[in-house]
Amino acid sequence: WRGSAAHARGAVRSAHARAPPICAADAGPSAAAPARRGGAARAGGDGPSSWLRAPSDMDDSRRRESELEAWLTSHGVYLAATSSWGAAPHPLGIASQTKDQDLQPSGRGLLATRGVRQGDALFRVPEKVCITRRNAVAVLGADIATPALGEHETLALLLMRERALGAASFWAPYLNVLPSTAAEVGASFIWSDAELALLQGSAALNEAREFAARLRTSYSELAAPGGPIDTMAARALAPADAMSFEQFEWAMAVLFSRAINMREMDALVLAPYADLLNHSPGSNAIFEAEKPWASDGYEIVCYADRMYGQMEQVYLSYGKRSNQELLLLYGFVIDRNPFDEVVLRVSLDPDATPRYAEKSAFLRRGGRSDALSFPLRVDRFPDELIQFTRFACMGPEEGALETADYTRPLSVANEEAARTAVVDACRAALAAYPRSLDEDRRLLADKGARALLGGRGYAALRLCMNEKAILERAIRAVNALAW
Ligand SMILES: C[S@@+](CC[C@H](N)C(=O)[O-])C[C@H]1O[C@@H](n2cnc3c(N)ncnc32)[C@H](O)[C@@H]1O
Repeated sequence: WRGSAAHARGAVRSAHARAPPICAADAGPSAAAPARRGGAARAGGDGPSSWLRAPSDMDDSRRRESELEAWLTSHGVYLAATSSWGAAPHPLGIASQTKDQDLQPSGRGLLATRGVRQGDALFRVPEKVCITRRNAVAVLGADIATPALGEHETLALLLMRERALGAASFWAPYLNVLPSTAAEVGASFIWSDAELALLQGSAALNEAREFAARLRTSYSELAAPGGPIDTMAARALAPADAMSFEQFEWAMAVLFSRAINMREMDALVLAPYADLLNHSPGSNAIFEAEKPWASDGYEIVCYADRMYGQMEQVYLSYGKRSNQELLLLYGFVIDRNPFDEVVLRVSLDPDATPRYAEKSAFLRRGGRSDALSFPLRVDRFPDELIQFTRFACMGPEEGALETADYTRPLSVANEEAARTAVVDACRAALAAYPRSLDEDRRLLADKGARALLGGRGYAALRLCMNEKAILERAIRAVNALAW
């Protein structure tokens, strides 16, 4: 099969099928947690209808932000612009509408309102105002928020109930600045089939579908007879309509796009104010959970990674995430993302691989299957990929599988075949997209077509364009390899 185009089967597939890590949390009761509220879940005043309203103008948005700031201040968060006894002036302010480095709208963000030095504590948010499993246990009861329940699910139940309480919720001022629907977050796991079709060719499509299916399964388990949602309804902790799948989807979209995994607390934390920081892959700002003296709860503290000038936006890195992950969980992609990748899946073809049975057995002995995945990055492709295709292309003349040195060419013929196999795999991956990169570029240059795409279409297009660029770059890199 050497020299043929079918040496390796290429298919982009995500290396990130996992959901974000969910950690076990201390489920003990919290003295600082809001008091458990029994009785009717629906309270008067500012009810859910006003909650579901998206901010219609800057004044409304600003009002919500001021209410959040006042609420945080009343719970000990120092947000004053002037110094006080033992407290430096708060260096940040909320910007209602920001744009990211690609000039795409990125919602609210936090800006430096004065110069910030590297290492400065930017804010401290006490655990008592955060949505955590500890607070869920205090509000819902330990028999609903059991340790066996996933942490995202537990926090989602608390979010759904608190949202139904409207203005009577302890967290009302915080809930009021959250996205009002899952659609507003725009994470690809809530996209329609028509929108997902825009991702054709990318592994992001299946990833989003599988994630959505996992969410449905998770909801079915929560809503099963005798499950937590049933119990909450029986105890009038929340009305049935507050616990619908749509509300669950909203809560999960909020959690996946905003909650932080605090290692020191061993807990997933939805921290008001801290979750206003937007993502930049280059940021090194860090969150730490610290225990102030004489307090049984933690504080989430954010430290500046560098100096910031006045009016500069302060970013956080949500992790080394590919665009596929960013779109799946957060609803956006970034161009020039240094952590973007395409996972190339390459497998031995039983019909075309020389010494197939021997090679397959060799891989099995090493605990591997016939198919291996290799992440192609923006600036590099793994040496292991060409090593694998050298192995895949070995004929009888290249000797024993066990003693070959795959880190260097085995023979001229083998090397040519190995490189061709990598290029073919990349070309096969490129062919899975309905358009070429050049056609995408022409589409983008057409203002009318660009406008028709809408926000999600545009994000999908950019995701696919970035992936195609990675594949094309990998082809060029293989062709340019030295002998
Ligand atoms: C943790 S929140 C950050 C605060 C958020 N902008 C808001 O308005 O509340 C994460 C969400 O912010 C937006 N976001 C964060 N970083 C972004 C970026 N670099 N580009 C575009 N949107 C971004 C996305 O909508 C994401 O789901």
